[in-house]
Amino acid sequence: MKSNGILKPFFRESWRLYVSSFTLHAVAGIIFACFPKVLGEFTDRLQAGELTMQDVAHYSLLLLAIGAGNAVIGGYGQYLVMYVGRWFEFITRRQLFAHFSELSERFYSQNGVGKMLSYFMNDVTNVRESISRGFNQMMASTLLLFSCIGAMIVSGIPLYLIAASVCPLVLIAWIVTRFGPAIRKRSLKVQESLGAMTEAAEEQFGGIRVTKKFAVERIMIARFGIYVDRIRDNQLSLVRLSSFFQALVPFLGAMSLMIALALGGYLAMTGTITLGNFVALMLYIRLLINPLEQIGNVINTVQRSSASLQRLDDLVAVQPDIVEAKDAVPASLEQGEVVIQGLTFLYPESSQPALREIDLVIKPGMTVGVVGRTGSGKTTLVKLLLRTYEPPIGTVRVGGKDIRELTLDSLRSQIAYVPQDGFLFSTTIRENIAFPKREAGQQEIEDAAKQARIYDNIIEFPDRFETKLGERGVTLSGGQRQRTSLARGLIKQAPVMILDDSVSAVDAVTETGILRTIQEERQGKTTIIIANRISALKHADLILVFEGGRIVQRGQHEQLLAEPGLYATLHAIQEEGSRHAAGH
Ligand SMILES: Nc1ncnc2c1ncn2[C@@H]1O[C@H](COP(=O)(O)OP(=O)(O)OP(=O)(O)O)[C@@H](O)[C@H]1O
Repeated sequence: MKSNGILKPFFRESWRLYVSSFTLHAVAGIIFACFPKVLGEFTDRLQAGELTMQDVAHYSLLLLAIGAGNAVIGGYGQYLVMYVGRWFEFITRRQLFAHFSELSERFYSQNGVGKMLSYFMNDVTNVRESISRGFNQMMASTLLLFSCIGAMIVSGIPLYLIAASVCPLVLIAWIVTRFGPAIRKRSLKVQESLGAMTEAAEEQFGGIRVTKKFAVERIMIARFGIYVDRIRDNQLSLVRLSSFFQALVPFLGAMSLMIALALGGYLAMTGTITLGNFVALMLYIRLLINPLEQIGNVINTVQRSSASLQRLDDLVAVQPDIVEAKDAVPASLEQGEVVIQGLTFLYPESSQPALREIDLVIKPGMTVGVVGRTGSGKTTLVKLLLRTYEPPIGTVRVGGKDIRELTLDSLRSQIAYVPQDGFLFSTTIRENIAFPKREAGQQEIEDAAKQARIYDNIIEFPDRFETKLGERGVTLSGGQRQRTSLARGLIKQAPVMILDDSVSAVDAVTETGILRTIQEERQGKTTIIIANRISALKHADLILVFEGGRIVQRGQHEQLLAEPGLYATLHAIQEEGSRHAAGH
């Protein structure tokens, strides 16, 4: 699938508005271009002594009509394009977010929140500037330019005089080709450094508590200063170039004025043109300076925006790593068993496999315990079951079908995954718990909270389930956060539930209570419990011991205790620890 970028589909939708705006600007330009012609005519008649008071009133009204006509028609044309710009921002941000949500875990782990924010804020705004204000100014200026040249010809100003006066303007084309690419390149650098700063800011704001506890504020301020300095350097380099470029355009306008004055003045003195023609010519050239300046600005803006557009186009062209097969079928985890065969998995950026030759059958309704040293591949196995990473073809089968042939939605909606650090949103506790099941009633939410042993904590808050979490609400403790996230998993009542170290921050007694309730509630459903404490797994139907990406031991608690190996060692250490603690 080839991406069409951001602008093509947008212009396909909005071209009618652009055409309407163009027409309105053209009419406004033509009206405004009559202004010097009227003044020129007035001057000639004044000089000839033909003017009556009635004529003066007539000319005044004519000028008023020109001003008002230009303002109303041009103003409406401007409104249309500004409206298109806001519309662009709206649909592009939605499009980016939808695209962003489609991408895979690998993309999120490589691109921080800050970087994403800079796409959504700076880049979208930059492009909008070009396609609304920039387009507007360019259109108004160009049309005024041509209207003025047309009106000069109609006014009877000799062609050679017009050509000589406007020829410095031709140089603009040369300037654009000369400076454009350099401005664009420097803008790209500015955007990249802004992205890097937002990324750093996001991380440092997030980690401010750690920074303070370690008293390393100075180091962090200095580190952040590097990003800010980089922006300043890049911005100054851009500003130097664009200011020079912008200054050149009015200079060319002044050259035009000078030629018009010298040549036009000479021709008026020798009687080749009338005084009215001379006045009109000077006014026309003066009238052209503003649009010219604006064209210079716009070209500058367009160069900056094209750097942002390139970034946005690159972003929408990123393809998700995990794509649903065209003929994908819904998963059935309720009855289907999960069969893993010869699964060896290597992360794309890694040189060492995270999982090696895993063979495993999980029958529906089983409780599987998983234990192993940190980094031994336990979470990786879960990521492959959820297909946030792609397992090699034929290695993971669900209900007889390769996991890669199943629809992503059906697979993920049938698995309730509760990670160790379940992210909670800045909304109410109720909404956080009912996150996977929006239609859940109060009773269901309370039941889930009770099963996760968080109910008693929630009802102690004045607003109970309506208590807001996050920035403008209460801050939960690590254990409370884990249990709220567990309640969110439980409410899903999915055929498969995976607890990935989900209750590690609660005390052993609460943990045992929670796991007992879960086992009772989930009779007949599959539950996979990854834990460090043997006590959390010992009732499992099958316990897997991971080491270095392999399953090195498997069986039930008693059986594993009887054989020498990591399981018995872990058990002995933990037993020793709890005896020691009890002894105190
Ligand atoms: N996104 C990733 N890209 C590259 N390597 C990764 C990625 N995620 C994990 N790894 C590596 O894969 C290996 C297994 O990691 P995994 O998270 O599965 O371990 P784990 O057993 O769940 O550990 P823990 O108990 O600490 O959660 C580790 O060596 C880890 O560094």
